[in-house]
Amino acid sequence: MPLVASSTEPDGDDVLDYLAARLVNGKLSGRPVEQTVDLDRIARAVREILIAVGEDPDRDGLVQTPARVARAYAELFAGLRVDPTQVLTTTFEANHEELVVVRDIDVMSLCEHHLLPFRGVAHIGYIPGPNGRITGLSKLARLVEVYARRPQVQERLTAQIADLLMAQLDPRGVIVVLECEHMCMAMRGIQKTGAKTITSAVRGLLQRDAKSRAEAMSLIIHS
Ligand SMILES: Nc1nc2c(ncn2[C@@H]2O[C@H](COP(=O)(O)OP(=O)(O)OP(=O)(O)O)[C@@H](O)[C@H]2O)c(=O)[nH]1
Ligand SMILES: [Zn+2]
Repeated sequence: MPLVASSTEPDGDDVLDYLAARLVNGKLSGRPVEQTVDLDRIARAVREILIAVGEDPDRDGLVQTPARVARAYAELFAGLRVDPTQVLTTTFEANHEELVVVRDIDVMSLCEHHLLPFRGVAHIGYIPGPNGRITGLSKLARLVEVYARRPQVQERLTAQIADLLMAQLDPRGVIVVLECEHMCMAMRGIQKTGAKTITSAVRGLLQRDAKSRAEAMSLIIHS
């Protein structure tokens, strides 16, 4: 299998297509070709980094490292290859007009400033629209994955999830809360472990109506 994602769309069995397709129920969506991950280029850059930090990239333990890191980045940034609007294509008629909350969805992403991980949980709540349509619960977790597998800041990740839900599900309201620890604050720099960053994005009725928002928050934030 060639390591470089070519300038044409990769073949169906290409590893990068496979990773992207996994995020969207096995289906691939159209996205600009220039967003393909160039594995050879990443590998060359990693080799340069190893040399720059004073390592010998040709020693036994490191010889495969540039190619490994390239494959790892292909996974970690697979969300760049996915059109998030393809995630919520399955909705159901349920005539449910009350709050739906999915708590504690695992989140792992890379901060765009240091390319170091931040991880934690996402809580997503929405009140279905007048049409009463709901989405499959797993689709909420898939949406988190698509946006998390990109260079991110926690605030944008939170807002992107909320905005896509509003645009596609047409609900009465949406609330998204993320609680994450950033390795760039723990492993380097200020070196504070355990600090949690909490971000929220509230839209529609949940933004306008304090009582509804408080009810949603009480379901989301509990010890
Ligand atoms: N708002 C926000 N900031 C983030 C996120 N991830 C990392 N950061 C911060 O991005 C900032 C980048 O600050 P800079 O001063 O440009 O970089 P730096 O010198 O490496 O900063 P220090 O981490 O303070 O050493 C840091 O304060 C990080 O804590 C995020 O998701 N949201
Ligand atoms: Zn960072």
